[in-house]
Amino acid sequence: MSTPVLETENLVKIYGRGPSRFDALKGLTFEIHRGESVAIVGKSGSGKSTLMHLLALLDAPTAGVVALDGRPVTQLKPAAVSDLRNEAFGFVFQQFFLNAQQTVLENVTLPLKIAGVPRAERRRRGLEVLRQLEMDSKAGNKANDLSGGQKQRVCIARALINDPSVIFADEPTGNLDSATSRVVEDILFGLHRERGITLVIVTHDDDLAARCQRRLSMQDGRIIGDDAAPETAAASASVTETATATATGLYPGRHTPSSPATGRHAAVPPPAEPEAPAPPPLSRRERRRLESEAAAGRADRRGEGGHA
Ligand SMILES: Nc1ncnc2c1ncn2[C@@H]1O[C@H](COP(=O)(O)OP(=O)(O)OP(=O)(O)O)[C@@H](O)[C@H]1O
Repeated sequence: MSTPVLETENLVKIYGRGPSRFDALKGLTFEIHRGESVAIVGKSGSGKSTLMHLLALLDAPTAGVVALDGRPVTQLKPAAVSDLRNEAFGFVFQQFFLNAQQTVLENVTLPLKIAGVPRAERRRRGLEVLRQLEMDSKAGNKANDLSGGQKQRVCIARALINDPSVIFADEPTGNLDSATSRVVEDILFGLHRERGITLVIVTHDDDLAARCQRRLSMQDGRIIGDDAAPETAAASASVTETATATATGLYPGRHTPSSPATGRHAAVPPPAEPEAPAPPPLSRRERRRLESEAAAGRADRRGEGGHA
């Protein structure tokens, strides 16, 4: 089994303070290995999107650590976090977040434009990735002219343009009919299989979750189940054996007891109040804006808050 691409240690997210305090994540310790496909499932409000936002470095935890490739990132400056995110991650969201007035090629290559890649190179790479998704014939069309399935293929192309090691997908088929959903899923799992891209998928769709090698089930801000698909159970057992050693090695003296059920994660009581001032919570509207900017490769929680 490969090394973890993402690790968390006692991850806590608290929204609000005093009487309006809400403990959205209650001390999560687990890792995601390079090349895994992981579904995050659970009822509405269980904390799935909050967890994805913290893993994807879109928001900062109230307490605890997120590490990317063994490197804790929670203390980095916002600009460094933003660069890491844009280099390592691609995003696919239910709402697409395409610029309706721009062409497909312009949408797909926006992350490269932001990164300062010259126009000819952007065009070459954009057409190449669109070809892989059989969307190159639509390169000059406005994004608005496309069907839902085509839009999501363009979003996947945009997510791939920086050759990410992880794709985060939040309800990627939520706006699609079932036949189109299967096509989009096939593309995502094909990328996972053939290129070893790690998939982290937040979903309410049991069929989609069942295609992932591993399912993290959430309830009330905790992981209550961490299940491998039957054919990957043997591989998963070896992950369990290495989990404690990995976490202990990364954060000496800070490791919390593992869950007896899986050995991978522990639910510990969150702090009475955060020791350092917590970043201001993102409103739903801010969250959407951030997701849209992340999808376009330019998310940065500007100003105060975020990753300090
Ligand atoms: N900015 C915020 N301020 C206060 N509470 C918040 C904020 N964002 C999320 N929450 C709360 O945190 C909890 C977890 O929200 P989250 O969006 O992570 O859940 P979810 O499992 O993804 O739900 P859904 O499936 O409906 O998208 C919910 O009770 C939600 O109301």
